Amino acid sequence: MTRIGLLGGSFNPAHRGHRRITLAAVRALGLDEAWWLVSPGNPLKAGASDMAPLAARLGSARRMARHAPIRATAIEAKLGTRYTIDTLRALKRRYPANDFIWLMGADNLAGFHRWRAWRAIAREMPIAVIARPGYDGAALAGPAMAWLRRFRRPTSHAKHWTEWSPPALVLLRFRPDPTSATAVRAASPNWHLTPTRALSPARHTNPILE
Ligand SMILES: Nc1ncnc2c1ncn2[C@@H]1O[C@H](COP(=O)(O)OP(=O)(O)OP(=O)(O)O)[C@@H](O)[C@H]1O
Ligand SMILES: O=C(O)c1ccc[n+]([C@@H]2O[C@H](COP(=O)([O-])O)[C@@H](O)[C@H]2O)c1
Repeated sequence: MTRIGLLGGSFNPAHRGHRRITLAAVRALGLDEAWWLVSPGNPLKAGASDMAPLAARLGSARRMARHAPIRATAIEAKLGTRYTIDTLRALKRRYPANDFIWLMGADNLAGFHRWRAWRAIAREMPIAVIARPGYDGAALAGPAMAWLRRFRRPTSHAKHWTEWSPPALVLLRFRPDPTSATAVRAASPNWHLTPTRALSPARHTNPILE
């Protein structure tokens, strides 16, 4: 079985924080690869006026993933899924030889109880939550954690996640990275209009993943 970590996100744009936390998670969880699922549109951010087109966000993710065991994909657009619960079920059906773990930053855990069928998401695969400056308190005190904490596994066992039957949650803490796409956009509101950035060529050839 191939061990894959899934990091879903808007990647508006991808930044070095994504790369750093992903590489740290690859090491901590003993992953073969991480897949970045560049969202066609976060259901909770529908209508966000500063959301760049998917092609530009995917291009930024591909560049940020270069020379790393990270695949930047628009697989949700290919699968026709937008809600994470549907994506995870579709990926498990399509890739039965992979073990999957869902990765997310602490800010996502803080709002996880607003996601569609969030408890069902936790029943699909283990979850690894990565500490993020400014969000850890809200994440640990939030409604989702109130339910998830009973399924918590020790961080020292993180490499054994394929032996866990979900729900299973592990909290990972790496060197804190304060980078955010919000800050990148504030500094470069037109980042997606730079032609070379939006038109970066694909590195992979798998038609599903790309
Ligand atoms: N610096 C970081 N530390 C920990 N997790 C992060 C960090 N940056 C992003 N993530 C996580 O990566 C995933 C995708 O993040 P996303 O594309 O929304 O970037 P973002 O910086 O959070 O964007 P925005 O500022 O627009 O909300 C989410 O699970 C998020 O929690
Ligand atoms: O399925 C849901 O209800 C849901 C609600 C909010 C966010 N998500 C997913 O959470 C991931 C992180 O989104 P974002 O915009 O915070 O980067 C991304 O994969 C979204 O599709 C999913």
